[in-house]
Amino acid sequence: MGCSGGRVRFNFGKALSKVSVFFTMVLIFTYFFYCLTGFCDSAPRALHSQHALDKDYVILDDHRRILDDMRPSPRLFPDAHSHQNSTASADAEQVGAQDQLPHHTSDSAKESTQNNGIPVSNTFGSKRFPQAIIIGVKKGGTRALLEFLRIHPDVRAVGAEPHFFDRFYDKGLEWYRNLMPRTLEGQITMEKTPSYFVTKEAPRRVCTMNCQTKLIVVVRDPVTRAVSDYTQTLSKNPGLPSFQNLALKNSSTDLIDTTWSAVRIGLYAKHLENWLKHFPLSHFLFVSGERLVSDPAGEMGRVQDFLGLKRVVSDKHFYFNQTKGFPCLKKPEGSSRPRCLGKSKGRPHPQISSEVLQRLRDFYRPFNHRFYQMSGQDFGWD
Ligand SMILES: Nc1ncnc2c1ncn2[C@@H]1O[C@H](COP(=O)(O)OS(=O)(=O)O)[C@@H](OP(=O)(O)O)[C@H]1O
Repeated sequence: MGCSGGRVRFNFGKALSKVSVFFTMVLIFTYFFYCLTGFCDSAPRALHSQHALDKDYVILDDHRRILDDMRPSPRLFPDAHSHQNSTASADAEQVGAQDQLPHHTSDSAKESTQNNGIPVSNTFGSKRFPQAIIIGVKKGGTRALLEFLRIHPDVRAVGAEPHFFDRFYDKGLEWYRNLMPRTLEGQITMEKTPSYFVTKEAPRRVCTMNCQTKLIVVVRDPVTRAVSDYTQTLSKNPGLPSFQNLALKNSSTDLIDTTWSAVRIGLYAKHLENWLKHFPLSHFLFVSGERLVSDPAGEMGRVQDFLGLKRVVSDKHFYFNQTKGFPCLKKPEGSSRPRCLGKSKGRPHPQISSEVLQRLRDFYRPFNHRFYQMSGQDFGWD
């Protein structure tokens, strides 16, 4: 009896150690599986505190990429917002039925349909530094360009503006790389941050990452650009002084105040000069902001050629939305929704006196001509 009881105790102990080995193995396998599917990556987190610094800066979460710019505005897509803002229906008749966006219950649902409606898993491929960056210019049409490019199956892009080479450079290159979406072999990683173009240190920093980076600059008539910039600031700060007061040093002398950023950003030749110290001209593509509106397919053809991509994005992807006054994306195959940029794009501009606009036009003329020479393109702004 005693002997058999001892044997039972002995077997129980052995079984116990086998079970613990088994569970340890299960834990190890689970961990490896978890890592293999990409969840071990230390994705950057401290982004919410950055929002307080700049309300323009939207969260760096690719799943939420549509929220800011491609989110249908209540004006254009009243149905999509009815649960948030019942007054939005007031403008409902302004748009045709094709503009209505069906509800998506979650941001990941948006992500799952972002690539021509084909579900995209974000756990394959690897995070690479961008091979191409839209570096400017603010209010040039950079969001439209990025969203048009995202239709391309070989382009993956960060939705929000990372601001790495201007604001967050001290976070380090690994932080930056971690912001990037995963790409498969043959796909291009992209981001857009329009303020890079006017940031003194940005060219050297981008070159430190990779001197082969392709650089895209969307340029727009600097006068209209300045008004667009002012309109955006005014929408956030209704007490802003008039455009005229900000643009002119002193209304009587008619001197342009080049310290005002809305004016300074438009000195394209000056900013390009800084970039050309680090990159040859062949690394740049200058996209006309005006043609991006009047002929989006034509301009997208040039962009795809420059990026070495097959011309996939073409005129069959666009339609002109009369209400919005801009080209929008047609219902991509397999997806149920046409897409226009949100209400922060294409805002009506305030009326500015023609004398002030003319004064600005005269001021920019020599800079524009210099820019045409440097870029080898005449944008026809004057
Ligand atoms: N398809 C389409 N839909 C809407 N808007 C379009 C489009 N294409 C170009 N644009 C022009 O883009 C201007 C905003 O430029 P950005 O996207 O570069 O602005 S930002 O710097 O990111 O804030 C925006 O400027 P505003 O009209 O002054 O709002 C538009 O004129």
